Amino acid sequence: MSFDIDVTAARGDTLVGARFAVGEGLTVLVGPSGVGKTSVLEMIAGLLGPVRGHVRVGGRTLYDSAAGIELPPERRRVGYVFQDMRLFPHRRVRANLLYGARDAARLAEVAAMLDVGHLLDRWPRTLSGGEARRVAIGRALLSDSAFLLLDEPLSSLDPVRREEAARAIERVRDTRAVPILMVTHDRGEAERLGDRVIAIG
Ligand SMILES: Nc1ncnc2c1ncn2[C@@H]1O[C@H](COP(=O)(O)OP(=O)(O)OP(=O)(O)O)[C@@H](O)[C@H]1O
Repeated sequence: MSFDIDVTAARGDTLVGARFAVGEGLTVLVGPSGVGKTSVLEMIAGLLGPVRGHVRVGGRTLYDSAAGIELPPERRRVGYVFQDMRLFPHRRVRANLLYGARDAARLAEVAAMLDVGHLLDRWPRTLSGGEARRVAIGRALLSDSAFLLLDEPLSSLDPVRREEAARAIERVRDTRAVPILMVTHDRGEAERLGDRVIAIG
């Protein structure tokens, strides 16, 4: 099982959460705006504390309320690509990619897979949205992540950039290196990229 998830958290007056157990590859989480998709990613990453449930990824228990287990985010080996990307503005692309990297020797391989090799000496402010997304995904891959969480990685990109980013995600998916959980609003994207689609809400 790659993701075995059962989480609930209070957000304001309502409870948000999800329960699913899935196999390898790329799992897409879909649902209406505000239903709690980002909150589910935050609970899996350890950034939002659930009120109960469990989070197991690749057989590792990251959170289990009944067993009293709650690993801090930095021990979860999570590669999280946030909706707003969050590259370091004062570091060039190469240094962004290598930030937290366990295996710098894989830089060339990952850069080629995501088609960012020609951008290594650029500053983040000079990148297009699609290029910055690809760098953010590369950083998550190089940081020795055991799994990837992608929050709307194709949103607000023009069609050409969107296609480039989608292809990059497909290549990561097809290596089967790490399980991926991705949030999207777009049904077409979900069907194209997902090995399966989980609807919440
Ligand atoms: N920090 C917060 N404090 C209180 N309520 C919050 C907070 N963050 C989100 N919420 C609320 O929790 C609910 C779930 O939000 P969340 O961002 O997880 O949904 P989502 O499904 O990812 O939405 P979208 O698709 O619009 O990004 C929403 O009703 C939102 O208003």
